[in-house]
Amino acid sequence: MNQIYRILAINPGSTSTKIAVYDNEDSIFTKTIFHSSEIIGQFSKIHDQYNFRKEMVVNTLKEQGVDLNSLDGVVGRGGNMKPVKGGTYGINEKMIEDLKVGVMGQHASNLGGIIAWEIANLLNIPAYVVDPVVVDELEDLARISGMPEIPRKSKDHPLNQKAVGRKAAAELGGKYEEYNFLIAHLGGGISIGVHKKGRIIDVNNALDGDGPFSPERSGGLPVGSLVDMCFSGEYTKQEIMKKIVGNGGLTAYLGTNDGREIQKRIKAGDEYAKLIYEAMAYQISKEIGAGASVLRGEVDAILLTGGVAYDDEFTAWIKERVGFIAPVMVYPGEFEMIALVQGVLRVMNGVESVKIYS
Ligand SMILES: Nc1ncnc2c1ncn2[C@@H]1O[C@H](COP(=O)(O)OP(=O)(O)O)[C@@H](O)[C@H]1O
Ligand SMILES: CCCC(=O)OP(=O)(O)O
Repeated sequence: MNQIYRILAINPGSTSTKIAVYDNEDSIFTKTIFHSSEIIGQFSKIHDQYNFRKEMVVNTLKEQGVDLNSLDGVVGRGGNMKPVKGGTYGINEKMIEDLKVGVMGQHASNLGGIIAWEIANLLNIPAYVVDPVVVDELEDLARISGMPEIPRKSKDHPLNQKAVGRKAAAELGGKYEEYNFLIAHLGGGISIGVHKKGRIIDVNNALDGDGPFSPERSGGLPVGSLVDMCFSGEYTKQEIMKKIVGNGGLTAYLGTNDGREIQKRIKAGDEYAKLIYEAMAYQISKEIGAGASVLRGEVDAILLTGGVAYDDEFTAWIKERVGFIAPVMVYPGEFEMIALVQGVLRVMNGVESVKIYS
């Protein structure tokens, strides 16, 4: 009989913390705790959220009656460590140092690896991250920005994009590596990945002001005006950064990062909310159109996923604009928790070797 491994998965996102325990691929529980703009806005640095997020994990395990000692491994969503190839990485001291500093930037996912490591160390069990946000498979052409000092970087949602790519491929009767997909993850951050035969060869940097605006980020901005703002003397660097990530996008225009709240306002006749929300769909559609040109039009399907993809009216706006490129398939929510667990199981069952972060 196959051994059963009990795995705790921890996934801190910009607008939520997701916690799950699996016995092999069977979910014991999955819990999503949403965080409003006001709550998240109270923290000036990502690391300041450490206790807030860790207590949520520990309390949820208690509430669900899961004994910590029954766990065989812990996996966290990997954050802004150095760029790596996709795969499952054992967490080590070096990774923790890099996640704490945020060598590639600040994002809630940095805490995923750190919390996983702390809990695993207490229990003397292994800790991993799988397909962290900095997985880098970009082609050289995609790295050129127009200013040599600022190369384009890959910071996005590879864990969910690849999981959804595998799902769509199975539905189409083949393997992820056989298709060309444009995959839009519509979460707190928004990324549109160009997946060519199983590699993300281009993607907007969802964290550093690149691509569409999102529920909590400004996305790409006219740089001249941004430079003027930076040198106006009115803002500190930290304040400007917060306007780009955290208090940007829907939060800046509408005071909320929650698509469901915006749906309600639109239903109640709020025309301004509709304009802003539709503008987000418009920018996402433009980015998908750009991705189609990267693939020279050879697109098998466009996949929409992430929390905002639950909203049928929102996905209809996108379908209307990009449906001429390829069929649009919608996968609301995310498949990150099972993808994290599957990454660990592949290593524990010897199907794949664990990668070493250095
Ligand atoms: N039913 C829904 N309709 C519209 N937006 C939704 C819905 N459910 C979740 N969202 C939005 O999706 C975003 C969160 O998506 P998610 O993929 O969970 O991202 P994150 O990892 O950043 O927490 C939030 O802006 C949330 O308000
Ligand atoms: C580093 C980009 C990943 C991202 O934006 O994730 P969330 O949407 O979960 O914040």
